[in-house]
Amino acid sequence: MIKDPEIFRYVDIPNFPKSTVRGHAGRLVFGTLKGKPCVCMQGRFHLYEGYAIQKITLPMRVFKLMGVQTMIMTNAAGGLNQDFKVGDVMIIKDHINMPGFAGANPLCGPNEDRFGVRFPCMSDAYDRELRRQALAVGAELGFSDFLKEGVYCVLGGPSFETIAECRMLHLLGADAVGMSTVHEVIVARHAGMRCFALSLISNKAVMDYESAERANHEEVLETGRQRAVQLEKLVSTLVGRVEQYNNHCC
Ligand SMILES: O=P(O)(O)O[C@@H]1C[C@H](O)[C@@H](CO)O1
Ligand SMILES: Nc1nc2[nH]cnc2c(=O)[nH]1
Repeated sequence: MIKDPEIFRYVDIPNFPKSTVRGHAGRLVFGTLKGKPCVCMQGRFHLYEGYAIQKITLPMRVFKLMGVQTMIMTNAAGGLNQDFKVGDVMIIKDHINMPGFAGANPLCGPNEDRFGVRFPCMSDAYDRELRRQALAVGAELGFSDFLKEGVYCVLGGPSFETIAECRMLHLLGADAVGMSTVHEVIVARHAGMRCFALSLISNKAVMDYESAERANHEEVLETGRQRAVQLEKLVSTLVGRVEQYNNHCC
């Protein structure tokens, strides 16, 4: 997918965290996608790996310093919205930062004024124009049947949710639940980068005490393999249409 790739392993980059999750290659790939210069993370970092929240989000500041303007993220998530099916792709329109309620926010500590303000706004965290373009691209590609929009809730993991937790998150207005993305979006938005994110609904959150279904990482990986081609097509077509973005207002 990336043309003329230059690949760096995380383990070879000083102070960079290392990927510990099965399915996350742990490499930075530089190159071009549809003629646009880009850098891709093959594997991101999570609270459950034991990293400090500031370490998880360090790549966002590295990217900002490199001149990256737009962040596109993907994740796997459990579907809470009862209209969602396994294999659906949800464009994230907003998030619920559950660890943030308990004080785990990547911007805690002294503010880094060279990146952004002390109290950044999050009501426009997920760029409206990119979401609109993604829906249009999805329709052109014939993906409308499985392309949805919704609210992503992040938890710390690594345990999947209990039935009572899933019911609570659903009542709170979350459409999908996962263990990543939000911390990075907060740091990227703080630094004035534009964000777009997709959740692959890799499993249905279990809401019923009679259900025999059990969340498991194998199902998450398998759904990822099954939707990989369409996700690549959606993201690369969108990237091809992304215009220069300069946000000087942070
Ligand atoms: O794409 P991410 O890493 O958010 O995927 C979720 C969270 C865990 O890494 C994994 C659990 O199966 O899926
Ligand atoms: N927290 C959480 N993360 C996930 N990642 C993929 N599926 C799930 C899920 O059901 N819950």
